[in-house]
Amino acid sequence: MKELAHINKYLLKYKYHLLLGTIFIIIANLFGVVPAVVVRHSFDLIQESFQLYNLFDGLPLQESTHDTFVLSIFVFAAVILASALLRGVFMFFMRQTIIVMSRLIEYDLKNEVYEHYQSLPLSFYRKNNTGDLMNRISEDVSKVRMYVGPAIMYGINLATMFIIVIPFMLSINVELTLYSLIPLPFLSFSIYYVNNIINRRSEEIQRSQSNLSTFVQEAFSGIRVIKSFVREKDYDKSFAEASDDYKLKSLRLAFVQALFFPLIMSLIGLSVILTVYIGSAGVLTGELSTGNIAEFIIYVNMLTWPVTALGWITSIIQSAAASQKRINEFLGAKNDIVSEKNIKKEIDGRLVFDQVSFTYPDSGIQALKNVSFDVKSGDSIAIIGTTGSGKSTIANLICRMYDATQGQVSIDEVPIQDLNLASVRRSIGYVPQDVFLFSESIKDNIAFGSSDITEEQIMEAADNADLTDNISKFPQGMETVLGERGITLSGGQKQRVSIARAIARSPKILILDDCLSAVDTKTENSILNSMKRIMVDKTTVIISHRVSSAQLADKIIVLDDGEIIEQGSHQELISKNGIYKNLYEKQIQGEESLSN
Ligand SMILES: Nc1ncnc2c1ncn2[C@@H]1O[C@H](COP(=O)(O)OP(=O)(O)OP(=O)(O)O)[C@@H](O)[C@H]1O
Repeated sequence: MKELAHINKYLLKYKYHLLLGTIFIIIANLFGVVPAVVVRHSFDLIQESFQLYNLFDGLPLQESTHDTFVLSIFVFAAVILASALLRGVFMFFMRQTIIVMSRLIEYDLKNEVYEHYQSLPLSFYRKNNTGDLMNRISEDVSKVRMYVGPAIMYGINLATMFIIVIPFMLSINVELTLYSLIPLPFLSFSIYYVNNIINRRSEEIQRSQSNLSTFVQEAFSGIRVIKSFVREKDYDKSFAEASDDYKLKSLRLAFVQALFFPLIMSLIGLSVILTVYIGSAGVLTGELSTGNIAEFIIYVNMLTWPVTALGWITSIIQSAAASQKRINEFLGAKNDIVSEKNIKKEIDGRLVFDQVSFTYPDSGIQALKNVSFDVKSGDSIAIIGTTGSGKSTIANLICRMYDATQGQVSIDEVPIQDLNLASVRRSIGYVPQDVFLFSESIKDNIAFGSSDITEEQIMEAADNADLTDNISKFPQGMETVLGERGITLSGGQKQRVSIARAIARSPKILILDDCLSAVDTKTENSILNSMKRIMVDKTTVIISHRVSSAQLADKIIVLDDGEIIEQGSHQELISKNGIYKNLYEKQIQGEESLSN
């Protein structure tokens, strides 16, 4: 339960909502008691009036007894009606304060979790899957809201109702009070028990539902593969199995839910029977009036809902505590990519790797071994190598997605970990290997990384990325929306939008991670020509499999299994007659045979 202490700061923030809500609950409950007292008086009045009416039979007083009786009943009815109305009004205020408070806390907590997610390093996202991240910010936060909303509201309601109603009952008759309250603890315990079963089964359904959605989502994303491999029937079968599981779990839940209301009604009925039975005995001995029995039935009815809620509240609090525990686990995750010295400076772009080694923390794979190179500001370096040789890892270290395990990465001769993280990342234009574009217009995607970019700069970036011709063919041009709501770009088009996005912000360091792999050689040449111009005042890191991209750079390093095995300019490496030359010849031959 201590996990929920995290929410106390929010309860403190909204203390006035809570305080007002409590006052409204108390007032609403007081108006709930008034009709019970009035009903007792009405019952007693009816009995007495009948006796008087019969006593004055044939006398003029009989008429006035009748008139007084009618007037009193009318007044009583008006009081009951007014109390019910006022109770309703204050219950409305109660919800408007406490339930509104819970929604405000839900909003704050969601923002807190999301803000924390954003601050966490890439390694956190590798360790935890997206579904889990989403669940904690939606499902779990909703469960915590149930605690700060309904659970607190009905908890206060229960306490104030008992404090107000029980003294009234005891003041009338202690024995009748005890008997009529006997079934209530059983009611509360049964609700708690049944509710726990309902919660458990609902969670099973949720898991089954999320399996089903993941299955369907993957099937739709991979529909091209499914169709081309003719696997539709197998997928139908797997879907039917997953769906069957969901159906069985739903039926199991429906069974318990069906038990819920009959159980409550029978226990409430038992309370009423006991009240009438014991009360009637009291009436016979003259200790109680019939009005007292009617009044008690109302009290018992008033107490049953809060008592029922007690079981429900307990299970809400339990599941809120479990959810908050999960949320706290993520809120407790620390960002180890921080800058102690936090030096804020204009980045010029000199890039030095000094004996850098790096092992991925989650997989334990050593991706770089003693890598050293030095790129002067405004110069370019190409990194070429086989698959898995560590090329993208170098890009990750320059963007400070991770810190080197050994050795030192520095920018402008300052260790990267001493520089302000945002100013490092702001000075970098990164074109990642796996292109990700947002479901927005092409224009917004290009402008993504730059807050005050002009239309001309967007167009220039699109031009330099060789996009303009393609875009002009789309009916909405730059306003064309991408993704699920819009059109699907080809692999090469996506890569070029991603290049335009990186160059649009005029970065000091430009990293192109294998970003021309999906374009043909003609487009590659055209982009590379523009690149020569763009690269003039930028430090450029070109990561590629293709020598055609690499030869553009002032310096080339060849990586193999995380180690530099060759380095130099294009000419130097060709004259070395080593691996680079070998690669160069193979690729040139490949291109020639393609063009023949
Ligand atoms: N986030 C990660 N977590 C754990 N291991 C990783 C991660 N990213 C890469 N690796 C591992 O590190 C090694 C180097 O990967 P890297 O992506 O740097 O290679 P690469 O040269 O860019 O390959 P490619 O040309 O195929 O993109 C690989 O063995 C890879 O499995």
